[in-house]
Amino acid sequence: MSVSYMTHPLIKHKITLIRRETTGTNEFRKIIEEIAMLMGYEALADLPTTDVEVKTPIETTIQPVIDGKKLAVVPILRAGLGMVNGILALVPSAKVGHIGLYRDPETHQPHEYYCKLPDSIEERQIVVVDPMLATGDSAVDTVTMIKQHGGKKIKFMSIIAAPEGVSALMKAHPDIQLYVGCLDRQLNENAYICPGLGDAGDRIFGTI
Ligand SMILES: O=P(O)(O)OC[C@H]1O[C@H](OP(=O)(O)OP(=O)(O)O)[C@H](O)[C@@H]1O
Ligand SMILES: O=c1cc[nH]c(=O)[nH]1
Ligand SMILES: [Mg+2]
Repeated sequence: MSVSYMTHPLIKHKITLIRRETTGTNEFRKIIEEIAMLMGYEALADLPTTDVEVKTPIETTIQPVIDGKKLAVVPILRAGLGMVNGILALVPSAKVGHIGLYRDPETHQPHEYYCKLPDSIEERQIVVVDPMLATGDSAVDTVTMIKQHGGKKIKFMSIIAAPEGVSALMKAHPDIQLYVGCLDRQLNENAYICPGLGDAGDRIFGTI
């Protein structure tokens, strides 16, 4: 598996803004979307293209367009939903699948409650989005579910990751490409990322 860590100063700056405990829901949601778009730009740099004929007002020319079936963006509910529009701003024709998982507050284990993926998933470039990669259990289970449905070309985008989560995902799914906004120090005893930003889902949706 390849792991890419974001180096762009705009991404770094925006991640710092969402870490602040004083950043409110409205701003938090908006910045998550902006970061997703900037990370999406980096993560989709290797999309295949094919040449087509285009008639300009001047002459006919052969130029590239994105090749293959439409991209599938797959957010892990809930927090991943906050990143979807950032990717759709880049690729408006993308299909959107959903995987519903939540971490049990006691055991920290993920529990699946929903899975709906676009058709012909085996042919699509899939981009899984979830702002937080903590223990990695949710990410590992999500990628396993997508593979069970036939998904093959999988990229995973996470805004903040713990080293434990990166290792777990690399070990379980060495064939995927992982994109991380910032690699944080460690997990605490409640499996929250330190320094992190708290609970991403609650901060996006204004719940506690
Ligand atoms: O790497 P892990 O240890 O599995 O933790 C990461 C998961 O935890 C969060 O979701 P959460 O369970 O809080 O659900 P929510 O998005 O509905 O708030 C986050 O959005 C990830 O999906
Ligand atoms: O730090 C963390 C860990 C898991 N989920 C979150 O939203 N934040
Ligand atoms: Mg949450």
